[in-house]
Amino acid sequence: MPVTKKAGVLGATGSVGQKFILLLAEHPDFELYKLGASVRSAGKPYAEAVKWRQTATIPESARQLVVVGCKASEFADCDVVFSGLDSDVAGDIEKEFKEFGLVVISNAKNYRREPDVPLVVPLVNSSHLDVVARRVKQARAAGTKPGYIICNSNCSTAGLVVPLGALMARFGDISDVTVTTLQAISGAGFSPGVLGFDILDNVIPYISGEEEKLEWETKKILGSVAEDDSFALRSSMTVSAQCNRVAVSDGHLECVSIKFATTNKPSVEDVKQALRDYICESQTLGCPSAPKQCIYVLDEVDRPQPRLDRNRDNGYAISVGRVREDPVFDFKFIVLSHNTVIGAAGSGILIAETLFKKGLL
Ligand SMILES: NC(=O)C1=CN([C@@H]2O[C@H](COP(=O)(O)OP(=O)(O)OC[C@H]3O[C@@H](n4cnc5c(N)ncnc54)[C@H](OP(=O)(O)O)[C@@H]3O)[C@@H](O)[C@H]2O)C=CC1
Ligand SMILES: N[C@@H](CC(=O)OP(=O)(O)O)C(=O)O
Repeated sequence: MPVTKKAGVLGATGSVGQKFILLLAEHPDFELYKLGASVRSAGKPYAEAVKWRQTATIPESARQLVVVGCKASEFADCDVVFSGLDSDVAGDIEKEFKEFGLVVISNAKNYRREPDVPLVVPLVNSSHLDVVARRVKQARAAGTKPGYIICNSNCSTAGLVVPLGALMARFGDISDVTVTTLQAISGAGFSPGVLGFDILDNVIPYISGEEEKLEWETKKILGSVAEDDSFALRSSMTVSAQCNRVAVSDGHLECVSIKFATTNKPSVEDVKQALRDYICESQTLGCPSAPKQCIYVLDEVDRPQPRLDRNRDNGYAISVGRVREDPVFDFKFIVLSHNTVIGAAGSGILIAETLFKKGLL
């Protein structure tokens, strides 16, 4: 009988939470065990508590689970807890879970900047999880439960850092990045979310805190792990972001320009090949949710497009198109990622799969 781990989901009724439920429903390594949300939902069977907005139906394994409040004691039997909590409440709740000795993989922004918290996009910096390995081994040697938090990135950051990481692996440092995003409304969540009246026939050129996240998180994710297991920002890279909300349901599109530090510039074909060739650790480990290909380079002149390309490899892959020379920088291209899969719930699950494959859960 294969070993499975008990999984809890916090914020189970939200935009990200619903994606966790879908992606965990038939998972070979994880069993949906506990679902947490607010007092508005607690005490009800999940199917009654949730306003389900996914095209797939509610998985049978979730329908009758009774939603509980987000108290650590309710989740004591969980091997891993995925958090899709609203950032207004995630701070205190996730701290309680960590202090209770639980493993929390969080989509909320609250702990991303903590110097001892890994900020991980599993397609590009799973090496940052080595810090967790050391802590788990120490805790096991001491006979204690290793409570800790691992953070996912902001969803737009996730789409950006994968091609950047792939190109840096092949051609060395990137010194300058500009990115302009066109972000789907599911990124704003369901409560309250983006009002139809505001977004219909419109583009909103502002998403609170988003540009600062992209400009800072990118440098932590592409940065290094210091001797004392703290995370150092990549100080040699400058990122400039402009973020917009557009009338798309799912899928963040990003217009990216980059400048390499090297004076020995690659060709457009070299750049495209490096993106196609890129392989990440979750693929080599054989993680069940790993994309078949991390980055798909599309040759059509008008791709990627959110509605057509966001579900590539079940939303775990990144699509890149329009790779071409940039007269101001070196190259520019378009990136598309599924904001609630690889940009959120999917990344959390892939992190957990990586930890599981390494015997760390
Ligand atoms: N949407 C996206 O693409 C991405 C979102 N994120 C982040 O993930 C988190 C969740 O986002 P999203 O799913 O969009 O948000 P939603 O607003 O859709 O969902 C919020 C969830 O938090 C729960 N919640 C709210 N208040 C409380 C409380 N006091 N106690 C317990 N649970 C509570 C809600 O439960 P209830 O239904 O009972 O109110 C709901 O399940 C946020 O931090 C967001 O910034 C990160 C990456 C991408
Ligand atoms: N802010 C993103 C969603 C997200 O990633 O949020 P956060 O960085 O707070 O986890 C959006 O609105 O599309």
